[in-house]
Amino acid sequence: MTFLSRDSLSPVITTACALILVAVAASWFKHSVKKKPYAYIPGPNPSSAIGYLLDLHSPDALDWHLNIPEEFGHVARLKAGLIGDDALYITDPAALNSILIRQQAWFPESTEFAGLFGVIHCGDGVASVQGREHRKQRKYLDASFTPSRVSKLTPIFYKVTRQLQSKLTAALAGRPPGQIVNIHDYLTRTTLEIIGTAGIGHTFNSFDNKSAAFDEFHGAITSVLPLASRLFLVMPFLDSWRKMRPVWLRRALASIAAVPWPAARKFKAAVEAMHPVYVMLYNSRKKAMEEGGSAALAETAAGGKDLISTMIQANWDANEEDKMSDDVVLANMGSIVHGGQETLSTFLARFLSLVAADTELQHKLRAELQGAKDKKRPGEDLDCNELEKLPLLDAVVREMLRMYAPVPFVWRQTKKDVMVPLTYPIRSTITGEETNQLLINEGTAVYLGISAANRSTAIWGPDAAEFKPERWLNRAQNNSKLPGAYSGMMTFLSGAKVCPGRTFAILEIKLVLSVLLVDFSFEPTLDPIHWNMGITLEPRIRGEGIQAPVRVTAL
Ligand code: HEM
Repeated sequence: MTFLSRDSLSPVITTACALILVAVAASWFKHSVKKKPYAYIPGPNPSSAIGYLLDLHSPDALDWHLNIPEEFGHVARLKAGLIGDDALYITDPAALNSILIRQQAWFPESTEFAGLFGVIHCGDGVASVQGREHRKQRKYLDASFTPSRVSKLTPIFYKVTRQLQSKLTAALAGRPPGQIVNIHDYLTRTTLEIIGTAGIGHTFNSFDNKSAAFDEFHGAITSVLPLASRLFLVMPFLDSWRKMRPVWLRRALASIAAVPWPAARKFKAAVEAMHPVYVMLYNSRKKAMEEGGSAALAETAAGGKDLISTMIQANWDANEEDKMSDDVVLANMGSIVHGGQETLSTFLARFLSLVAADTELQHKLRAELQGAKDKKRPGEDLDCNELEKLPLLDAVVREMLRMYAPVPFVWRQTKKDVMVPLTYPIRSTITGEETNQLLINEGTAVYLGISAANRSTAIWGPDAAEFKPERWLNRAQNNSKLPGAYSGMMTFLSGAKVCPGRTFAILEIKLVLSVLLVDFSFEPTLDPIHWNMGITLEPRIRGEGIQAPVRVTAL
């Protein structure tokens, strides 16, 4: 056997290093001379050699997003770094209409998000599929979320909100007014318990401080998306990874990746904590159906009125070829719980921290709610129609949803070259000429700026960045041009992927507020809350983690 001597080693290493350098340089050269189809479109300069990705996903990125239409226009080029390709950031109403509705077949969810939600929900639910399969699954979801079905959930919403009220009252009892409370903690318990009971017919005992079931599930569901946003470098590979066969190889790869990476390890543990709960619930529903048919669901928690029981029953009654498989139903249980939890807890926390700082608005809302309650018999609650018709509450909720959309952007991938029309022409940075259509090339990553479109001054007027609920009191003023399914804002998106839970969400928001604003008053604390960007927004006090403190007094 021959061995390399010290002297012979150094030319080998030198040659290897030289070859690596040549390969890197060739890849960089290929990248730099590659056609840049969006070079004429204005856009922000990336803050690092990695390109736009770090700026887009940074926890402090909200202002970066909001600034894009104001500074660069409603189509902006996001410049790639040393590797990767340029992307587009779109807030243009006509382009959004084309991407989300008219030509939506060519703009599926990005592989990154489809893969991420496929991993989180352990299967191909609505968040991970497209085309026919997506339409088939949405039929079941949409049928569970009709306004009439959601209105039947009102008593469950009240039951949970009363638990919140008792818990908060007990925490304040015997203490001076204006106690500092982390309202986000109370609200995550409330939203999880509402989506648990009304969504999947299951209680997490969320207001019991000793509930291990709550601690485990709550810890998992509230951490999984913030953890996922730290894994964005591996997101492009998640979809291929989850489809990898044999399964043992997939599992082995996940274990290897998790060892040196704490965020990946915690992410894996969170997914593994949630899935068994869905399996247990689904199996118990299936067993009930097998033993007693559809009628047996009425004996389960929530009297069979919860969303998932409705969906399981419809699936049970469907023709064989229209049925969803067990894995798909399980993945959709995850989609519903996830969709209904974090979006609403952070939104409600933001609402209360805003009215805490605006005493006049808080008084007016309380007076409107008290006035409506005074017309009811003692102990009788406002029903969903009465809650819907309170003009000030409605205007404030709409304005909050416009200004503070809980999901700040979504991410699409282009499947073929597509031409889309523009409401606001692009002025070329090269020729100065204007164009009112945009060719989006196959494979382009397209970011749809929900928060940025909702605050564009071109769309909403010069006061777009101001919180003005009165803009909703005169609906005629709101011809936003945006294709948003709710009041012309993009908060719940539109088209095939429009949020199916929007009626549920608005009822829950109004109902929880109708109880809290009448029974408690809120004032701000001195600690500024920082709203961190992830896939959703989360409230943080610097150095103290996720929380939204407010001063609370029982009335
Ligand atoms: C203020 C509260 C909410 C906001 C702002 C919101 C927003 C959104 C947005 C923007 C999407 C589209 C995501 C994408 O295409 O990538 C979405 C999808 C979804 N939402 Fe919501 N949502 C809210 C509440 C809810 C609730 C309460 C539920 C369930 C009870 C829910 C269930 C879902 C589901 C299942 C999807 C996936 C739909 C699909 O892929 O076809 N959401 N939501």
